Amino acid sequence: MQSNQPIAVLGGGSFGSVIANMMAEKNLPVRLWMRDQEKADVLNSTRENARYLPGYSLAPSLEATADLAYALESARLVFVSIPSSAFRSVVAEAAPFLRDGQLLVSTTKGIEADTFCLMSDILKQEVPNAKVGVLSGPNLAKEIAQRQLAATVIASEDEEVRAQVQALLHSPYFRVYASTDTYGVELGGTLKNIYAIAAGLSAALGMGENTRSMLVTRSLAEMSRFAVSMGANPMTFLGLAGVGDLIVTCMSPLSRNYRVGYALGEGKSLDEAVSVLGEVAEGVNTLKQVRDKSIEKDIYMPLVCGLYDVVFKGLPVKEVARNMMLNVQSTDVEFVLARSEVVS
Ligand SMILES: NC(=O)C1=CN([C@@H]2O[C@H](COP(=O)(O)OP(=O)(O)OC[C@H]3O[C@@H](n4cnc5c(N)ncnc54)[C@H](O)[C@@H]3O)[C@@H](O)[C@H]2O)C=CC1
Ligand SMILES: O=C(CO)COP(=O)(O)O
Repeated sequence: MQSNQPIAVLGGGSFGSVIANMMAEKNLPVRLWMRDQEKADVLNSTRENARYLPGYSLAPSLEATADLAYALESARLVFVSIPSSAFRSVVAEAAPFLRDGQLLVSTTKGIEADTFCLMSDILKQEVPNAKVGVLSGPNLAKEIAQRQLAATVIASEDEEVRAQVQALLHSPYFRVYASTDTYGVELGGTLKNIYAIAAGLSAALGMGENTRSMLVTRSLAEMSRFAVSMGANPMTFLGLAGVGDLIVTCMSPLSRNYRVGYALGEGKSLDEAVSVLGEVAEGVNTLKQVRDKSIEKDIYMPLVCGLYDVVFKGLPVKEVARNMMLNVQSTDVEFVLARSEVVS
């Protein structure tokens, strides 16, 4: 792999732009693919992605383009930062331009509707000979754009993918940890969006810090229970891509999922909340997919089911919360205990 080979980033939203620019700041040649050539031209001439990251200067070696073949030509590594709803169609469009053994990394924290595929599954299905990885962690794009200190995880079974991403993204303000647990890392980043909606909702309703702490901690328990039932390793959730990302998205109004929840708590409809946001909030679709899966597999997920009732059936949040509080009381951290240690 040569250092003058370009790196491609597919998706010109906030995260695609910030990931692309972190590498361009290191003088690496980066091609940022977006759908619209006019918008790409504006970005190239103003050196700013004004819609998503106003005031954030793009380094000279970042080039935006709407030409997918050009973006992918001789690409050393390709990051895919496209919302889950369009992820498969974009990857299928890109596939003819990718070589055998291409390094492909998803940054998307979502689940495909109906198939329950995570994005790495889609990469493997659409580009069968690729080497696939997943980037996930507490990484609010707007904070990274301010060069606030942060860390992430690159998960891949492939050593080359892990090493390349660590080398490409590491900087004085960004640390990149490695993991071989792609499924756990990807599942953590995806599931936490659901609970960020719940956290935003409870904040808008004026619930206190004890409530928030209970919500975040029991969210981790519920995520872990789901992971165990799906055959994932819940220990991965103790890291940046699990509890790390859960904390940041449940605490920060910069999280779009939190903001959707907050807007719902203020009395807006789901459609209003999503359209006011104007950016992707993956948690809305993830909530639907995970609630259906929990019923199919008989996994106890009171937070997911309660939130589903509020978001999609319009049940009053206070009534749902009250019912949850009256549920049968369980043992703490039951998802890691032996059956004999679970006391109720
Ligand atoms: N923004 C953030 O702080 C972070 C976002 N992520 C993940 O990154 C993924 C992408 O999110 P953002 O960049 O933040 O979203 P965004 O809402 O800022 O931008 C989405 C971008 O995708 C483009 N897009 C949508 N459909 C497309 C299609 N069919 N073809 C080509 N482009 C299309 C849009 O034009 C837009 O540029 C999400 O799944 C999110 O979970 C991950 C970490 C942090
Ligand atoms: O995943 C994120 C931070 O790690 C971004 O969260 P939102 O998509 O809710 O903005």
